[in-house]
Amino acid sequence: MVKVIPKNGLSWKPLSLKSRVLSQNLDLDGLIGVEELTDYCLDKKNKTVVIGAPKTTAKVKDGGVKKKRKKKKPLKTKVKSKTKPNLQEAENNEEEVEEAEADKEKTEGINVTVSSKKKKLKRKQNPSQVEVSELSANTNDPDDQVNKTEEIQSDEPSSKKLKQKKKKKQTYTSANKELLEVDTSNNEDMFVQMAEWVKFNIPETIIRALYQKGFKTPTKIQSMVMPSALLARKDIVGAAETGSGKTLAFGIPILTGIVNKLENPTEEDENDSGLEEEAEEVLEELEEESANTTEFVKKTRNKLYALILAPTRELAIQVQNHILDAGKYTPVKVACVVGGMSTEKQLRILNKCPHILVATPGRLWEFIQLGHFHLTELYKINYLVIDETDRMIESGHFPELKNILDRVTMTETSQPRQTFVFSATLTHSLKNSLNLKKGQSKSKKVSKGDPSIKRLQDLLNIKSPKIVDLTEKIGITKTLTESKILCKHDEKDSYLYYFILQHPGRTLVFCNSISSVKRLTQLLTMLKCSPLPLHASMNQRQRLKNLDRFRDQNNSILLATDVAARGLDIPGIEHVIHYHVPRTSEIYIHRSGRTARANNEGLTVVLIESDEIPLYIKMFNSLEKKVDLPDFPIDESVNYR
Ligand SMILES: Nc1ncnc2c1ncn2[C@@H]1O[C@H](COP(=O)(O)OP(=O)(O)OP(=O)(O)O)[C@@H](O)[C@H]1O
Repeated sequence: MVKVIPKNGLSWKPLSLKSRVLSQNLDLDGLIGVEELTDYCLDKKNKTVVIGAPKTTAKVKDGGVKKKRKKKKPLKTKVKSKTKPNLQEAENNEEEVEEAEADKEKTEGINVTVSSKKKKLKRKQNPSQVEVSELSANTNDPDDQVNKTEEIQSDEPSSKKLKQKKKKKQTYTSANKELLEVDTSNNEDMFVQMAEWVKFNIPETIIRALYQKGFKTPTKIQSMVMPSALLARKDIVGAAETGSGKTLAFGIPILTGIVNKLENPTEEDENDSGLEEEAEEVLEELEEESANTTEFVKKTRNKLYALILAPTRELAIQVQNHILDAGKYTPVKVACVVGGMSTEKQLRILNKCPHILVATPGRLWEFIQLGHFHLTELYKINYLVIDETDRMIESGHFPELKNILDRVTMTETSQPRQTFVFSATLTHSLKNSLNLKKGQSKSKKVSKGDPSIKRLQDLLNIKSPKIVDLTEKIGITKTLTESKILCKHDEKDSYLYYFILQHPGRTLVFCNSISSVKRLTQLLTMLKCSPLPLHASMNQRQRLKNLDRFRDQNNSILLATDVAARGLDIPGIEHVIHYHVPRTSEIYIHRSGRTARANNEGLTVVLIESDEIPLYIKMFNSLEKKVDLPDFPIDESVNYR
């Protein structure tokens, strides 16, 4: 019920009706006449009508009261960067060092022109509310893969969009309700089956998504991290073998924290983000008054709660998708910005103000330098994740990372920030400095003496993190079978061909250089093996396309440089072949870890020519192996040469 609050007295004016608008069946006893109220505006927040506000008129039409909309003036805004960030540098930083030979990728200019305020306004009217249906959308467009949260643009009038927005909001709520209703019968069953998660006070919306994925129990790293991260809110330095579920070990605490904050916002949270009702009001005001769009954006934005940094584009996209899956029944908005994709499209994603942003450092730094409004207060984020941290903090690799972290840590936040530092090989060096013995249960404070630890602490401004180190065999999972083939330089191709013929399945072949990937692609194509290349000099669309094809076919071969070595989670990779001996033990661990994930079996074979033996011995010693890798059995009766 709307209440009318007069300001300067009510301005009712008699209204002459040209046609019959009132039903004859109505009891009109006591009706004297019809008057028009001309001087008011809606105050939705307090469910009142404020009298005295200009620019709205009411008229009786078909028995209803309708507001007159002012015709919108077309608006033009051009947003140009003052400083042009070095895109080339940004792109290169996402790739592995050994890919320096990569052809320089052609990149788009970063002088982003936002065509008009009107366009921007439309985008704002169609906010990035994550819809259940959108999340399950499957697309082959790489840009769309990154932008799972982006909604389809349309030219519909803004008022219609506003209604749609309201409708969507209802859809989201009712979708949740429906889901709860549908599942109520087995709710109890779900909670019983998910008891291992429920004990951490994870919201039901997240529990439900995990339940649907079949993740009935947390993995070891997840159950070790949850109490410290969720209950004690400690910074986490986490290390566990490849494929052990580290993404959700930080993803779930972050989702949980944001869901709780959205449900019970502090005053500060409210100041940092515009409320939905306010957004609608401002939108109406804008339509009426063509007010400044930037103001609208400011008032409707969500707070950026979490920043997740990953070293490669493919990994960042994957992390985004994992978190989207786990958070699909929550209102948390997740987005990803990476190099090699359309800058304009990613700018639109950022404009929608996700709560969680996953990014590669190069592209993120580019947007920070552009002064994007969603990134101006990075020091206010509540969660920071550095995935594959050891890779990210290697000197000279990520100057942007340092710049970004400077922004994040530039001032003490009033809301404490929680930092997550994860890798399969992180504690390889940490372990030495902490003098942890193999398999020892780990829960130690970071040693302040070690220079690499000091560097990490300084960079991230973390004081006494909880270290969860589960790497018993230095990151190599027990379900992985390791082996080697000692051969001559010119025998490598034959052995590779032999393996592919004799052991069909999903095989990932790693090379140390792009030129080798290119040469082997040609060779195996000639031999009708249909290999799929993946390296830094390919354009990003093709990279993602090849990854999809590799994923979709049961019998497929991916020929890759180490750009695919870390983090990629492609189910069903049966074999990993090291065509070249990896340059470090860490790279060996990460490459091998693309198979034998989540307790599945997997096989890895290292092809070693005589020149590589010293490198192999170094790697072997560094892995603290006591027994040499077994020889991979070759059936000499097969003609593969
Ligand atoms: N609780 C769980 N139960 C079952 N499977 C899970 C669970 N948590 C994660 N997974 C699955 O395990 C796989 C590996 O997870 P993830 O990619 O997070 O591993 P990771 O430890 O980050 O590996 P890497 O070190 O190679 O990056 C994924 O397919 C993920 O969906």
